Amino acid sequence: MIAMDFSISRKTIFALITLAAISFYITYLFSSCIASNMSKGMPKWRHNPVVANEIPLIQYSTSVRVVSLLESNETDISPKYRLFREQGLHPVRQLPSALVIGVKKGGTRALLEFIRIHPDVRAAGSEVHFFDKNYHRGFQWYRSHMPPTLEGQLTIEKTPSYFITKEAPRRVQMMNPSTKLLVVVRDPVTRAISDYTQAASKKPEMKTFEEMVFINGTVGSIVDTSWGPVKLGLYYKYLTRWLKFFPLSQLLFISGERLILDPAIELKRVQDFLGLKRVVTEKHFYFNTTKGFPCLFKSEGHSAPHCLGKTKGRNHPYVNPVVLQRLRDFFRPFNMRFYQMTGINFGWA
Ligand SMILES: Nc1ncnc2c1ncn2[C@@H]1O[C@H](COP(=O)(O)OS(=O)(=O)O)[C@@H](OP(=O)(O)O)[C@H]1O
Repeated sequence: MIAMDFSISRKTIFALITLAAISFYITYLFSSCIASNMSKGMPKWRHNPVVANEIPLIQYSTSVRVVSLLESNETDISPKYRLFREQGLHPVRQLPSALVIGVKKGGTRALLEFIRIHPDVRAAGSEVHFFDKNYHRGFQWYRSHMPPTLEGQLTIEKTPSYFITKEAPRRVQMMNPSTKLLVVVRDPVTRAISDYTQAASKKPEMKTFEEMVFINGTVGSIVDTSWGPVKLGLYYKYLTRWLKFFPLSQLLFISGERLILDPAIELKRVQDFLGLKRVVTEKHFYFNTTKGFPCLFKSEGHSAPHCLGKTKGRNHPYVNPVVLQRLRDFFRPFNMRFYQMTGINFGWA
């Protein structure tokens, strides 16, 4: 009886030990699985020295997609930059060190699209209008509108109205007195017609160019210098303001005409001025005979050949040759003054 009792209790103990071992093993498997999943979901963070808008960034490396302040506008980050980040390189938004300040309808978009082919140049896509309309928003706001750049890359922005904005020279100087300034200039007569064509495309009932360019709308009478398309062509006047804040050597004047006829030559000057290697050359351009303008074989956003958009290179309306001559005569003395100030004869008739 005693022996039988002993044999039952041994079996029971054995069964209990086996059960305990199995349950311990299952518990271990289960908890280690939970722990591993939890750790995947939890951010392991390290301090990143990079600052965006003066806020130090915490760089997360988790399976969860964490969007940092720097990456707030994911849409303007190209796949190339996503790749850089994946490789541990951290592009940062910087205030521009070069600005295309004008002139309206001079060819500013063409210049920006051409120079941004350069691998060391990053450009804000659209006009930011910081130094004219958005100055009250502050430099943090301005910087948040710049593209992320890697070390050694130059940030550039173009807003053609800066050239004629009274406060812009002082404001740009306050941002950075060594900002490089690019000005694309074009024959003020053609520029005026281009400006008018753009305005008329938005307002079909607009009077003719000939009616608008003279006071009282009488052909041959006094040129209306208060009319925007005319006023903006008095380049010497606006340049005088900029030269109060910047030495001439900090400005580069690009011929809008040459930018169409021979973009590579103008781009060579631009790259030298910006201290860049001459990467953008004639091999990047082809002349599209249908459009009548140089176009690009490829750029960052396009792998196929492409031209600027429909709003660039519009057909101009016919303008009475008498009016054209009258306008040329009007602009001539002002152009001469501008040539003297810049030391460049742009060859406008
Ligand atoms: N490659 C190329 N393709 C198309 N257009 C070209 C090019 N190069 C210079 N241009 C000339 O640029 C003129 C528009 O100037 P902007 O870009 O400065 O205009 S804007 O002020 O930004 O609206 C535009 O003026 P319009 O011809 O009146 O449309 C063009 O003459």
